[in-house]
Amino acid sequence: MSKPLSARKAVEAGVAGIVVSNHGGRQLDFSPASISVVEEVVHAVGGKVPVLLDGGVRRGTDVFKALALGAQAVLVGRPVIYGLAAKGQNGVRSVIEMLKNELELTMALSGSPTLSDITRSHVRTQTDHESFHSKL
Ligand SMILES: Cc1cc2nc3c(=O)[nH]c(=O)nc-3n(C[C@H](O)[C@H](O)[C@H](O)COP(=O)(O)O)c2cc1C
Repeated sequence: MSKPLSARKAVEAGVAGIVVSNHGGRQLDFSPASISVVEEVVHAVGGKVPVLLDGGVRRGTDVFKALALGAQAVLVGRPVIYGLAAKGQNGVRSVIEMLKNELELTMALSGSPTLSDITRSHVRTQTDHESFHSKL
């Protein structure tokens, strides 16, 4: 079942929210990256429940892109585990602070003073690119 269709069915079944995830890319080779399908899922859900994303969030710019494509929040797996392995609790704190600082810098550089100022117009996807060139 496609992700948008299963997301719609999940909403009909009464879920409180949806996490768009490919399980860290560790299960099925060639499954699409979460960031490449999150917008379709957000569109299918139509604002009825929050949509979160995980998989491959490594920089504040990754958080920014996910929010611009309609995710309400992101989740982080391995970076936090790496921080824990390297420096325990302080390592985890460093990873979270790094992501927060990078997100804030990206917001400042893109003229987005608050999270709700991050909009779809801040990112350009492959589909946008192809659609632009098909009209030339
Ligand atoms: C060591 C490890 C084990 C995981 N085990 C599971 C699992 O059993 N079931 C599952 O749905 N996701 C599992 N995941 C995926 C995480 O729940 C999460 O989706 C992923 O780590 C997020 O991507 P990121 O690590 O790139 O941030 C696992 C991830 C790691 C790194």
